Amino acid sequence: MKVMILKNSEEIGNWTAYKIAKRILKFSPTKEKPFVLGLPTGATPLKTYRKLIELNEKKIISFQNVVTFNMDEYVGLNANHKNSYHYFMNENFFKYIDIKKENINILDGMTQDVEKECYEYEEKIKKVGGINLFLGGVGEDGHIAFNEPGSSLSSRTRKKDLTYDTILANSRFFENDMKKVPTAALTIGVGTLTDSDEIIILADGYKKSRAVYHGIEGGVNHLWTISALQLHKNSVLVIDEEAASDIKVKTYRYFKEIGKESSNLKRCEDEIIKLSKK
Ligand SMILES: N[C@@H]1[C@@H](O)[C@H](O)[C@@H](COP(=O)(O)O)O[C@@H]1O
Repeated sequence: MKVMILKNSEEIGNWTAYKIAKRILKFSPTKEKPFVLGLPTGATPLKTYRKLIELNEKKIISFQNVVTFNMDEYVGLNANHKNSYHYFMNENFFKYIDIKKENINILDGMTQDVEKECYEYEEKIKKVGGINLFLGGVGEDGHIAFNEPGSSLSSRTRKKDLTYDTILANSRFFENDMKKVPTAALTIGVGTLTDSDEIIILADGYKKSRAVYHGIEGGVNHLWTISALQLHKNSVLVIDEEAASDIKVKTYRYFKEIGKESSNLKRCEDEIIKLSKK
């Protein structure tokens, strides 16, 4: 697992968008062989989405042949509910880019048949050839997608009850009223995530520093599902200075040193512009 330590959330957004753009450009997706991108919701990826929208507007990248799978959705919220992840994705990303509607996949939190919905989601991922790159965030308690503490590290898409910590953290989107937050969600499993060819997980701000510590310096542990990244051959945790607050000075210095070249945003930008002209 790599760790990229950047200055702030702005830099995280730009770096990550350049990285995704680079992967799509190098892949040269076609209708027959699309690039498959896993996506998260939350405040953390917003800056990445903004930058990707900008790159799409400037015609540096296209999403015409990109298929997306979202990580999760609340149980009981329909697609038009302003707190549903369907709504979030459309309002913050999809409506601004040239993606085809039929290429967007998000779990249906209103389904009457949870098992079927989750099974078919996994099948659909398989059918399209697996996920090339999964982007994600992390909860304060270390959860990825909605894989709450204690989730099996080989879990697949299923329904999960949300913990008190998550309901409290997410109540900021529900007028700070914990009673309004759904108590369950449909989520990809940790195994679904780690089956992806590449994983990028973002964490910014001091409130994520404990999860980051457990992800980097803690052992692999189902109580901190973020730690499953340690077992993946191509994963990177992209954090800012504040989120790095709990790791050892030695660890911090090590990752800063080895990330020096690849954290150069100007170089990342030049590289994708060059690739887009090929
Ligand atoms: N299910 C989502 C996660 O996928 C997300 O990573 C987390 C952190 O969100 P934020 O980026 O807003 O801190 O929130 C929710 O619980």
